[in-house]
Amino acid sequence: MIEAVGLTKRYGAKTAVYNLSFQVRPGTVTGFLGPNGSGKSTTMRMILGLDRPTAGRVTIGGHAFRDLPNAPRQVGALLDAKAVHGGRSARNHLLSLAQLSGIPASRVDEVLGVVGLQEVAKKRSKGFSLGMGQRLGIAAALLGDPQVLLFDEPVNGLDPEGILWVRNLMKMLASEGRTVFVSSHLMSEMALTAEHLIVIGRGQLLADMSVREFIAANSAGFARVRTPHTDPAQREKLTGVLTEAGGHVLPEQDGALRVTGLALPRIADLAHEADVRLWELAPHQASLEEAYMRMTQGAVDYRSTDDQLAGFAAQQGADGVLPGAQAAVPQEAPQQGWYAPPPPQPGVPHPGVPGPAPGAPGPVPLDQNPYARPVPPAQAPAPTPPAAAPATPPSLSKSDDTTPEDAR
Ligand SMILES: Nc1ncnc2c1ncn2[C@@H]1O[C@H](COP(=O)(O)OP(=O)(O)OP(=O)(O)O)[C@@H](O)[C@H]1O
Repeated sequence: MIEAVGLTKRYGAKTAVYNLSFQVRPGTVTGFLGPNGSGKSTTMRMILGLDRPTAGRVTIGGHAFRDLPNAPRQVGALLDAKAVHGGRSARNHLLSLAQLSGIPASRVDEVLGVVGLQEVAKKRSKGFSLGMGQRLGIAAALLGDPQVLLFDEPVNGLDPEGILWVRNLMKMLASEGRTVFVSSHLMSEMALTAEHLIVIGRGQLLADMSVREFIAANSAGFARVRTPHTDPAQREKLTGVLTEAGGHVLPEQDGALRVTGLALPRIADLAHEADVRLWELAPHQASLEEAYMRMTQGAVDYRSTDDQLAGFAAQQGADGVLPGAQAAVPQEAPQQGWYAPPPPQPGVPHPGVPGPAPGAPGPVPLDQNPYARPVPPAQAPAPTPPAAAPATPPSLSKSDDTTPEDAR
């Protein structure tokens, strides 16, 4: 089991991870989600002893990574698939890792087979595609047959067959009782792979719950109702009836109606009583992506905007702006989904966030929280983070493999 308690990491003035407490349990795939720059890789590096926490601690099976005897036999990780000596063949890369950890060479050939790289085992890895590099990184993680596995974006660059393979591999590893912690931005894939989720935003815990609970907690149920498109009057009639009965009805883009506030049987009865035919009446199943977007919308640092060509147009229009062109407006305010519940507010605990772990610092007062912003968020400048902790040593980056180059 991986356990983080009050984990915090500051890089100078930048707080990458703040007061993070969670557990990653064996026997299940735990997804690690969060927007770009939310601190996932930093957290994984701290778990692996590659970065030292500014505060708090993280342990694997009760020990800090550095205190684990023969750690590569107990913990395997894919952090950066490019962190490979490109002049080395795939096999020699794995062999050098194996030799460092007392792993027999026969295991190298086993894992090359597991990841499907036997054919290119003697090729230099600098010629590998993104997906082949990922497979090599996964092979390295599996080398010591570890009980605890961390994967940072393992399906990055993989083709559909590779994605399916990784999904099944993760599930198989978990079914063998291993601890599998995997980060990804591919929500559809996470929904199929993970059972449990840890979601962070701006370095802080947003949710720690099962995928099912996460979707339920972050999406509002509604019914999709469709009347025959050949008779628009039926749609209008039904809208009136449902609204009168206390329902909230909004049109969908495809002509259906989105109804909240009324149970499905009630909608059916009301339609029947009003003599309106229904072509569709279905509960809406929110996807993990929808739920994730809802939960993290207030914690996104890097949000794209529409390219409205305002600057481009200004160069061309006689009065600075072409007809129809608008100045690009930064989307600072969180997007409000009209069907969704209100987004989580800073300082207000989300139902998915458990209480502090034993030994963890208590709730952080808003005025001490570097991320706390007055409500509504994003409309006032963020308070200055606390001063950098000078005690933090320089970041330990993944060290280069320094064993002598194998003869080819
Ligand atoms: N060595 C470092 N020095 C300074 N800042 C860093 C360092 N490593 C990470 N950061 C900062 O910490 C924050 C968290 O970065 P991190 O890479 O952990 O996020 P992430 O969730 O993994 O992002 P992504 O999904 O884009 O990979 C970012 O703002 C990043 O710029």
